[in-house]
Amino acid sequence: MKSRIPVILLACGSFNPITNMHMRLFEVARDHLHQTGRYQVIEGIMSPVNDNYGKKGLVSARHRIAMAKLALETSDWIRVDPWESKQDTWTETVKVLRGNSHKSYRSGDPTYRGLDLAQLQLKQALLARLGLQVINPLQSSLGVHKSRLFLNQKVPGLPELKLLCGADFLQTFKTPNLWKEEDIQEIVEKFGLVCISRAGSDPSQYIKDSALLTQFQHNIFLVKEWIQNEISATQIRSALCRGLSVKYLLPDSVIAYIAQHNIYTEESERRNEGDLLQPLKLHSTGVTPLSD
Ligand SMILES: Nc1ncnc2c1ncn2[C@@H]1O[C@H](COP(=O)(O)OP(=O)(O)OP(=O)(O)O)[C@@H](O)[C@H]1O
Ligand SMILES: NC(=O)c1ccc[n+]([C@@H]2O[C@H](COP(=O)(O)O)[C@@H](O)[C@H]2O)c1
Ligand SMILES: [Zn+2]
Repeated sequence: MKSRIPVILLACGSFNPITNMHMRLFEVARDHLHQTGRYQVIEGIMSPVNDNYGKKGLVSARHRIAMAKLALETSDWIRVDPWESKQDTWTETVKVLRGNSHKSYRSGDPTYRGLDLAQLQLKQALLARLGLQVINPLQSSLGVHKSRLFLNQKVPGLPELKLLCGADFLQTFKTPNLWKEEDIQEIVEKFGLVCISRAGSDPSQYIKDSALLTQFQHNIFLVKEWIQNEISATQIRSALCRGLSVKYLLPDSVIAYIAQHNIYTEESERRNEGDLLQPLKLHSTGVTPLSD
């Protein structure tokens, strides 16, 4: 039997707050990749955006991370990575991907959870063949010293890192000055994209409309979620501000955290009001902010 390619899924976003649907994205994507018969998803990573992103109503990453950690306590394969939120400023998504691909080879990283010793030894042999110095080879994960091996360099047997998103995220690729063309190319060419359907977005049409996305569509997985779920974090925040129930849309632990710290208020909703998103500030002059 042909062995499957290990995959790590990375989702970037505000997660303001994390919703049940954010976690569903990972489950739906994993099922889809497994059903292809070619992939084995070994880990999911959620990377909440930096506070300097500039999005209206964005509360502190400290709270967004705490809520995501509480929500993911029930998952045995998805974790939160605070790296992006801890940088001094907002970071381009492609750099978050590069950062995670590099980190995955540091000693102690749980990237290889779920792989048995024989598979680990195979990885070790592959890394050695690439001239990389392997430390503590018999530990449960591989440690690589002074190496610069990135998961965007597809090496047979090594995990591939893919960006996971909803269809509205893919649609933002065509917003003028929001994304650099070379970043989009690197994401779809070197990493790959798993995109889950969302009402109001037609991702196959965006792909057809874009020469770049069409060129790399073999690396873009469009996944249809048949059990449609239109939870949106913005709607959750407005419900909370109006004192309405959000039970069964978010885990109870997250609802309790929001109440305890009084996170979403009319005042928090006014944060960054009228500001340009940081990527628009960096890449443009005089462009109106996204309404999302
Ligand atoms: N209901 C949904 N269906 C499909 N994808 C979703 C859904 N909700 C969120 N996503 C995806 O999750 C990622 C993170 O999204 P984000 O944090 O912006 O949540 P959101 O619910 O869209 O929040 P907001 O309403 O504040 O924009 C994005 O890739 C987004 O497309
Ligand atoms: N040029 C870029 O790399 C770029 C541009 C816009 C948004 N993003 C990212 O996409 C995500 C969008 O999140 P929201 O859907 O919550 O706005 C964030 O993680 C943000 O950092 C990246
Ligand atoms: Zn959104």
